[in-house]
Amino acid sequence: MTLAEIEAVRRSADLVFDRHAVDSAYDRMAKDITRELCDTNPVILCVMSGGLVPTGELFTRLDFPVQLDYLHATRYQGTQGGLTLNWLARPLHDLKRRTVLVVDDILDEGLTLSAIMEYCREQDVEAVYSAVLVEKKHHRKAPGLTADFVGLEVEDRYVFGCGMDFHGYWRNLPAIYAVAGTT
Ligand SMILES: O=P(O)(O)OC[C@H]1O[C@H](OP(=O)(O)OP(=O)(O)O)[C@H](O)[C@@H]1O
Ligand SMILES: Nc1nc2[nH]cnc2c(=O)[nH]1
Repeated sequence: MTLAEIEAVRRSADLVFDRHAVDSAYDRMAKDITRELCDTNPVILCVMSGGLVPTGELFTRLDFPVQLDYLHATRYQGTQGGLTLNWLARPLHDLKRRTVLVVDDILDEGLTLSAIMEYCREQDVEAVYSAVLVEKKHHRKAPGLTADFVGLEVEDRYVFGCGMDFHGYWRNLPAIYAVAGTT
């Protein structure tokens, strides 16, 4: 895809949530996370790359002791989305007996989050929680999977902005858009 096409997709996209709606969602999530985890000395695991923006936004809203780590796992990377997760980096912290909060941009079919939660449980964590800025509403979700903290719900369309990419671009936008014509 050319840069001109990438720019055209942004111009024709539908605004789904503006930056104020997104900021309010971060505020709400941070409050809920604080209430639940402030006494647990948690480690936050940022799921690269899409989790970068939500993690940063949430992290600076937390006013209690918390450590930060990341993992890089992807099932899409320029594809339609495979059934297995491709692990590019694992967390550096020893997660044993720690409370862990996994932060990602979007919960779509849920295979990514479910594999990451499973990995955390295998590390003998004390407890593992998940937070996503966006949950996509449809019936293709991994069985039984929900996130503990959800910022916003979107319909079943391809969305970008706030960490979520369109062909590797537009993660930097502070609002959420849906590609025109996607249903
Ligand atoms: O719920 P699922 O259907 O599994 O999809 C959600 C995942 O898809 C995206 O990651 P992607 O693999 O595209 O990598 P990225 O974070 O680099 O965009 C997104 O960041 C989530 O991690
Ligand atoms: N950017 C982006 N990444 C995704 N990964 C799974 N669903 C989506 C989506 O709608 N947008």
